[in-house]
Amino acid sequence: MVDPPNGPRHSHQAQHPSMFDRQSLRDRIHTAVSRTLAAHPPAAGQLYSITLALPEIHFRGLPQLRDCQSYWYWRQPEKEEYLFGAGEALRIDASGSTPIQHLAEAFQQLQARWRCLDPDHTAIPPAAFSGFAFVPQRPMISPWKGLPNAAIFLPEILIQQRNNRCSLCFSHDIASESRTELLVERWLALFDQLLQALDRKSGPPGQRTRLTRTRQQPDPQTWHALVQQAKESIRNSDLEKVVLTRQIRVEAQRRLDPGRLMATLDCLYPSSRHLAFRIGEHSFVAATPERLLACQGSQINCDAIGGTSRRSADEREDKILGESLLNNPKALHEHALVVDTIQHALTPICSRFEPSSGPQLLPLRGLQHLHTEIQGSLKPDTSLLQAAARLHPTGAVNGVPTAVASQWLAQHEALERGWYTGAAGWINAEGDGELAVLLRCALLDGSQAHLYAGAGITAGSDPDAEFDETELKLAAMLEALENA
Ligand SMILES: C=C(O[C@H]1C=CC=C(C(=O)O)[C@@H]1O)C(=O)O
Repeated sequence: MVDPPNGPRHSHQAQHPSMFDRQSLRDRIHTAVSRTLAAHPPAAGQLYSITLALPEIHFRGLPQLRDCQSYWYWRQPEKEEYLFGAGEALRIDASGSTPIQHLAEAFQQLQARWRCLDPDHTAIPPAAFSGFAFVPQRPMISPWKGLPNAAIFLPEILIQQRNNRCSLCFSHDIASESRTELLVERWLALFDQLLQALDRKSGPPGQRTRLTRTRQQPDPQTWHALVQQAKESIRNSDLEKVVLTRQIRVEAQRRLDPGRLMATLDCLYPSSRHLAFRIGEHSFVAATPERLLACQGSQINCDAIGGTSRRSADEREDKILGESLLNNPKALHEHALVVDTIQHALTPICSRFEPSSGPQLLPLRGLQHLHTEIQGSLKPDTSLLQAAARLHPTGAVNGVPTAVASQWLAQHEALERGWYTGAAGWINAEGDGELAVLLRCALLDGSQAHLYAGAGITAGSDPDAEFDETELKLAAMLEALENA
C-alpha cells in the first residue's frame, strides 16, 4: 500500500466485546491466569509473563487511559500490527557515555531471568518497549526534561496483534515471595481499566482546531547562516553532510488529544510506523517512514532514507517530480552517504549482506523520499540493541562522517532535539523487534506541541530550498494535529 499524495483514508475504530461477552472473557482470563500461576509458581528473581490468546478483540485505536498512567503504543496500519502496553512491570533507564550498549546488556540480563508462559500456545512472545534520545549521553533539558536518555519499559499489561492474531500478556518482576492471588487481582484490574479506556472513544475530530505558530528555532535568518556555515565546513574539512534541524511550537484552540491524533495519522500515513508514549508528564507521538532496524532471528533490515521532494495531486506532475528526484545528482549523493554509513556500521556485525537495489521512491502524503532497504544477517550473539548502538546516529539524521558531523552539531546546533531523531520501538523475549527513527513527531503539552524537522545539507544545498523541505516535513504532523 502506498500513501496517497493527499485525501484521507477510511478510519477504523477499535472493536471490542459487548458487556455480556466481557464478563465471560474476564472469567476466562481469571481462570487461565490462576491455573497458570498454580501450575508454574513464580520464583523470586524471575521476570514472569503469562500470554493468553485474545481472539475476541481487534485493536486499532489508542486507548484513552485515565490517571496519567505510562503507556507505549506501536502500530503499523498497513500490516495491521499493533502493540499497546500500560503500567510498568519493569523499567531500566540508562545514561552515561554508552547508554544504548548499557540497555543491550540490561536486556540480555533480563532475558536470562524472563519466564514466559504461553498456555494458549499463541506463539506471540512477550515484548518490551525501548527507545533513546538523539544524543542519549546528554542530560534531557526543556522541553524534554523528565524523560530518560534511554530506556527499556516492560508493561504490566500488553496487547499485541500481528498476523491477524491477538494476545494479552501480563508481566511482573517477582522481587520476593509474592502472593499470587494479589497478582491475579492486580492484573484483572488492569484489564478492566484497559477495556474502560477502549470505551472512551476519542470521537470523530469534528471541527478542526486552528494552530498558531508561537515559536521557531532557529529563525529563518539564522537557518540561512547555519546552512552557509555547514557548506563552508563541507568545503574546508572532512565533513561531507550534516543534518540541520528546526523546531517550531504551535498552540491549538483546545487540548490536543493523542487518541484523535493517532487515528488521523492512521488515515494519512498507512505505510509509516506509528508510535505514541506517555512517560510521566510527557506525551510523544510520531508517524515515521524510517526503520533504524528490524530484527527477526539473525535477519536484519534497515531503511536508508535521504533525498526528498514534494508531491503533486496531479498524477502527471507527481510522476515527473518522482522521476526528477530519482535522477537528481544532489539527492542521489545525499542518499548514497546514508547507505554508506549504514553499511559501514553493519559490516563488523553482519556475516552477509543481501544486495540492495536502490534507491527507489518512497511516496508519502505530500512528499517523497529516496529509499534503499538494506538487508543482512547478524553474526551470532549480536542483539538488536547492540546493532542499534552501532547504527545510531545514521547519516539520515546526523551526517557524514559520523563523528565529524556529531561534533559539528554539538558546536553549532542550538536547539534541543531530545528524542527527535532518536529511535524507539519494541523488542520481544526472543530478541526480535523493530526500532523506528523518530521523525515526523511531536511532543505534546496540553494545547501546545513542539514539532521538529530537518534536512541533509551537502555541498550543493540551497538554504531556501532546504528550509522549504523542512516545511514539507513539518506539514505531516501539522495537518494531523489540526484534527487532534
Ligand atoms: C531529518 C528528517 O528527515 C531525514 C530523513 C529522511 C530524509 C531526509 C532528507 O531528505 O534530508 C532527512 O535526512 C526529518 O524528517 O526531520
